[in-house]
Amino acid sequence: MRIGIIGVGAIAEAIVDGLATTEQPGEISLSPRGARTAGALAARYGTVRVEPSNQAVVDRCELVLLTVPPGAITAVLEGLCVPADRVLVSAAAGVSLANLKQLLPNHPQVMRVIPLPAVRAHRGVTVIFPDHRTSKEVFASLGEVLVPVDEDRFEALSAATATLSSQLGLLAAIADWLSGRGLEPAVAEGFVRGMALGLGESLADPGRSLAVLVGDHETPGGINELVRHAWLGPADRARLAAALDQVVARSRGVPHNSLG
Ligand SMILES: NC(=O)C1=CN([C@@H]2O[C@H](COP(=O)(O)OP(=O)(O)OC[C@H]3O[C@@H](n4cnc5c(N)ncnc54)[C@H](OP(=O)(O)O)[C@@H]3O)[C@@H](O)[C@H]2O)C=CC1
Repeated sequence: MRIGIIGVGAIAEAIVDGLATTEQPGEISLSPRGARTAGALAARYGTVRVEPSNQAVVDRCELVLLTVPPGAITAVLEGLCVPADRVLVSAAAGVSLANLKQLLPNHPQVMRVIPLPAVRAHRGVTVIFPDHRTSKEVFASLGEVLVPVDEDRFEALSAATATLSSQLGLLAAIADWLSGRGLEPAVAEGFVRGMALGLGESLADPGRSLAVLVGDHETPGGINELVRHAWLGPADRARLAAALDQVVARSRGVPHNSLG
């Protein structure tokens, strides 16, 4: 099966890197937009080609991934004829199945996915909704696949991915603090990265829950417990939950200022 990708930016590049390095890579057609990345991918992999238009991608491929910015979805789909026998898989955060279907008069099958950059190394956990055998097979070649029971849970998982830059921002803030204490910035950053990579190893063990891992990294009355209580108390968790609720509300089109 030839896979098409419309919108060749950061996440599309990770997906193509992942797909093209599986044991039996299939053919991939890319849209011309995102020209630099698309051209680089076609040069990198013999199985990848750049098509002359978005429509050419749809015409050549049974399964088409939409990885354009959410704000471009309407313009992209209004400019396309997607026949009923195609499978359209949208990665656009916050664009519901209902919204997508409204823009697809020929009623192709429509799926939503949340791919993460780790698909590049075949270590992603990709969320797919609704369940769809072929889409699952594609993303199973890039790591694990999770199929929630409904779109509300899909939106909640999508909101959770909105914490990724905050998690990295926390590491950057710790490195900045170290620099403020006189450490060379490169030394500070290297140390913090090393700590985080160590955590990655702990996280890879599915036998220990997150709550157990928190305990594993704390001595009662010790310094880890001190810092966690100081800045991750109930009020901080409530602020985090409110921000995530806001992400879900935004994806449902609820204006921010109408939130309690
Ligand atoms: N980055 C991530 O980790 C994740 C992203 N997503 C979703 O994936 C989508 C893409 O995100 P990301 O890769 O980060 O964004 P980027 O901005 O890196 O890439 C978006 C690409 O879409 C292209 N594009 C814009 N308009 C059109 C159009 N009309 N036709 C064809 N291509 C178009 C842009 O082309 P040009 O460069 O020419 O403007 C650009 O190459 C978003 O909807 C996002 O919500 C979902 C999960 C994770």
